[in-house]
Amino acid sequence: MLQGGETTTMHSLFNTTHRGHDMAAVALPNMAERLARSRRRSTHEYRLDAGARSTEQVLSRSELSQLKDSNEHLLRAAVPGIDWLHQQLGDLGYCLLLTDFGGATLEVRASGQRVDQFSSAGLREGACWSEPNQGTCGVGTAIADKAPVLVHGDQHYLLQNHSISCAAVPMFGPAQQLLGVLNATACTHDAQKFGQALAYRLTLQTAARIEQSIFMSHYSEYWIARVKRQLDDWEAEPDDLIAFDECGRVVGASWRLKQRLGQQEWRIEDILDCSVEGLIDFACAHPGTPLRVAASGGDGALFAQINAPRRAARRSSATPAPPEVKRTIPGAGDATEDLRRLERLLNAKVPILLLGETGSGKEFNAKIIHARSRRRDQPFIAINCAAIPETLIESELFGYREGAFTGARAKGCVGKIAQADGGTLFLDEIGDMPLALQTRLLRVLAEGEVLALGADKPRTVDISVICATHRDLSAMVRDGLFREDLYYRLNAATVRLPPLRERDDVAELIRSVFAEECKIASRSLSMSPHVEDGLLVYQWPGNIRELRNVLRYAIAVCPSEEVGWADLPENFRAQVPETVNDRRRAHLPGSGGSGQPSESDIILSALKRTQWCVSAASRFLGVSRSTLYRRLNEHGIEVPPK
Ligand SMILES: Nc1ncnc2c1ncn2[C@@H]1O[C@H](COP(=O)(O)OP(=O)(O)OP(=O)(O)O)[C@@H](O)[C@H]1O
Repeated sequence: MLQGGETTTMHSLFNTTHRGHDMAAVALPNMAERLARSRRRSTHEYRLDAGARSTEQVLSRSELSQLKDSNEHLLRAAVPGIDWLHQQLGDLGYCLLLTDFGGATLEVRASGQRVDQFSSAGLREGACWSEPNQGTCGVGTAIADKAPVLVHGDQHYLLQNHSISCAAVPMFGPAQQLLGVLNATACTHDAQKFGQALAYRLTLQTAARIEQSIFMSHYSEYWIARVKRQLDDWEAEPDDLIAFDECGRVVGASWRLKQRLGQQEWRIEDILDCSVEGLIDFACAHPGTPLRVAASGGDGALFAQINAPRRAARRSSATPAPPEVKRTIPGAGDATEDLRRLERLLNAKVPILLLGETGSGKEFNAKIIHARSRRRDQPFIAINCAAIPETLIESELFGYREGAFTGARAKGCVGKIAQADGGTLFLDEIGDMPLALQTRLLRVLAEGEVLALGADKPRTVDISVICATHRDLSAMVRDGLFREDLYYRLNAATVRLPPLRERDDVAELIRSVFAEECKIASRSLSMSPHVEDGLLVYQWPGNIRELRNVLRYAIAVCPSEEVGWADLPENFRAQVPETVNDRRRAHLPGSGGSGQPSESDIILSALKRTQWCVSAASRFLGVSRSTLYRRLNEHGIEVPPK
């Protein structure tokens, strides 16, 4: 968040002159000074003899293969880049090197006839180009300085390297950690000034794209804003990247921007002058189109391309899980806003996970989200994994061909997944899905294809998925009962539905469910205040389902125009003593009642029943919050902090 007195303006956050290096400039600032420092390190720290041949350090095949495994993410992102760079520079006599953060060479690209020449100069897989090993050199000095470097001919420390010329660019990960170095090397007689300038610029651009690709895949489950100043060089300039969640919390930024943002917490609206809803709405309506935005607090125009979270992101165990996005639908007012967000997420095919106790409205909300989404005219198919015997879930979900198993229907059966094609699949009680089926479901979500039992060809399906459970899925993952990869795929947007007793709109809900049930029963009834109070104070272990049942019962048995205490189900009345309500009327406010029990007893009882929520207790007691606070003071009752 932007603090008062903060000197960094939003404008300067995206000012290209603040970049770590200028993409257009070839002359590197302080290069001579940096090379001199590197020479001193080579002599005094590493005690290298410039004239002696370095004892060549090359990794064995198995060491190299291990190193490649541990640099899997870097290699996956960098190989297309190094191939592209080789196409541009290979004919100019350049050899390309990708090293890890310690200078060990992971990949080499060199054109046919020069391979031997480069190899005998030490430019080959497994060779180590660290400064302690080679003295001043492209890769080693770029690692030591954590900055791009140009080292030409005799600027190299070792005599044996005087025949080469290097442009080396270090690359950094989302946590600003050094990942490795991209390096272009030519033999000096090839490396004309023109060639060297071009090689440097292209290496810089390719390294920036590799960093970008690593960032995008690291934060693939978040919204990502790719921000730049000018549209026309969209391809050439590295974008500033900002990853944010659907609540607008910034969870990551590309390393150059991160250096400018510092360690404080940011929201996307603090950086770009646009609400998170505005950005997400635009991205859903115009995928891939850059949006013109201003920098918050600055006057510069920017372009932001917003990438939606990837629905098919597979999480490898090496990538740390991003923190879960957890939202609560607290009450009717906020719920509208939350549902709008969820509807947008469903449109973007981001799976939604609804958590909540039984009867708290998981299916009810899933239907609302679907009904508000672009898929509203397509099917909403629900399946309750806890309600179907384990042996039948598979055929229910995936369907089967005729004769797939004994007892199968003659014509086969279209499964729920295929029925939901084009619409929404609601998987209730996902925590009860057997492990083997979790694997099959994961494949459907990853590949968008479903294979019916006994079928030989899969069918392509386009489904949005909403799951629900009352179980603690992360604990189930820990205990090996739920697949970790499925869990991460399903929990991109997790929403917790609070139990009725914790909601701050209980009174409104009672009224609206009462009105609905009256309509269903074709009766026009009112509710006595006595009943309303009782409903308000009850703890509702069965949540809204229980509330609906209690009201349905009362409406059905009510002999008059007003639902009274006697109309409520007996077991409900047994748990909410009528006297609580009578006492309330006798004592507060300022009623001059019988004096037993005391006013403080009544207040304490109301607070306990409302779990020490002053607003709810004041509603229960029928007094304003300020009156209740005054009385609390008078009686010396302290409300414990939440
Ligand atoms: N916001 C709401 N307004 C009115 N009625 C609601 C609301 N939320 C839930 N209900 C009602 O409560 C009952 C239970 O809701 P629902 O079936 O969605 O709960 P659930 O959390 O899916 O329960 P379970 O986990 O047992 O399947 C339904 O009758 C539903 O109509």
